[in-house]
Amino acid sequence: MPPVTNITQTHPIAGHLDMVNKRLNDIARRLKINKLELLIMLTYPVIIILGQLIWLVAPAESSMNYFTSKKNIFNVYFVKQGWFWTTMVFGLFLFSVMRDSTVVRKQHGVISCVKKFALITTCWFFFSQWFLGMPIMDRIFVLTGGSCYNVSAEKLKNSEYFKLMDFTIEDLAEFTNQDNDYYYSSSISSRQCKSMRGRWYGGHDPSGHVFLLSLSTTFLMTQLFEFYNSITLRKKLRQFKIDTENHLKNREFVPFLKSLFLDYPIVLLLMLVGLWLWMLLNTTIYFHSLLENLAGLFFSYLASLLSFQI
Ligand SMILES: CCCCC/C=C\C/C=C\C/C=C\C/C=C\CCCC(=O)SCCNC(=O)CCNC(=O)[C@H](O)C(C)(C)COP(=O)(O)O
Ligand SMILES: Nc1ncnc2c1ncn2[C@@H]1O[C@H](COP(=O)(O)O)[C@@H](OP(=O)(O)O)[C@H]1O
Repeated sequence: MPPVTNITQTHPIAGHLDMVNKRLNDIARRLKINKLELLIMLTYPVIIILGQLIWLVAPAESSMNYFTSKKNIFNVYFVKQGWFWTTMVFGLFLFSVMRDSTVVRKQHGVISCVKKFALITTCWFFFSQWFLGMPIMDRIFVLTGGSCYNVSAEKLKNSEYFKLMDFTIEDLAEFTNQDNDYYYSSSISSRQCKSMRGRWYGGHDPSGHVFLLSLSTTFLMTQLFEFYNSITLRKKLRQFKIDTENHLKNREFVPFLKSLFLDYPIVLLLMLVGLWLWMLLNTTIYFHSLLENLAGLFFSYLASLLSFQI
């Protein structure tokens, strides 16, 4: 009898995927999180590496692109007010979940997701706004040798925290004028420094943008999949498309907006996540060093991991 060939033998790629899958399960188990949470968290290092590659291979981009400007409208009106937008979209999403009769295990899910939001809001506040004075990110900057330099005498407030600069820092020399006195301080926050037109210079400055964008995205995506799976999500998006076509055909703009904000805020949530990821890519291409971006990500991971324990 001829030897029987094993036609069910798996393809070598399937074997590799199986190994990757086992490895991911392993890491997720050790971190006490689920695989979806792990996969979402792994997207950020990929974006940061992509940003570094773009920066390396296309340096000209950085002088021509609209997104290189700190004053671009997405930065000024969205990222700089990023926690406000995340709160709004999350609030609308939660409200729609509470009204959605197709969602199961609602009460438990809603309570735990409000607790998670309260926790990550506290983390955001301590890291980037205020932590018994200076926020954590500014404390790291000052502890690693950074200060606020080049504050001119006429802009100076709280002069007891400042010392006269009787030296010049080569990199900052262009900003100083030989005829005036300039001051420096390591006791004020980056926001106060900016308000006095000082230069935040010399320390390790973890990226607040990377922190906020990755923490918000992780929270919004994990909460989305807390209440919907890929099938129910696709069904909802298909229904949104049908409803929108009907509204627009009949020129019903107000009912369209009402349905977008009250019935389908998942669309707003996905749009905000898209914008956050795009802005994150831009931060990693044009702003900060790789290490400072990774430090922002590290603190956002800590906050997310804490929230996953609730
Ligand atoms: C619509 C109703 C919402 C209902 C929400 C439902 C449940 C709430 C559950 C719990 C509530 C717990 C706490 C929530 C309380 C308040 C939420 C916060 C409200 C705000 O967001 S107001 C503040 C808005 N400010 C910002 O968004 C500033 C964001 N910017 C920054 O953090 C920084 O600029 C930076 C880190 C991006 C960059 O730093 P710099 O480079 O500028 O130094
Ligand atoms: N994606 C982006 N688009 C525009 N500006 C960005 C940006 N990411 C970071 N920046 C700017 O780079 C600086 C450092 O950001 P961060 O420390 O939060 O990562 C900030 O400048 P300003 O503080 O002068 O606004 C911030 O506005």
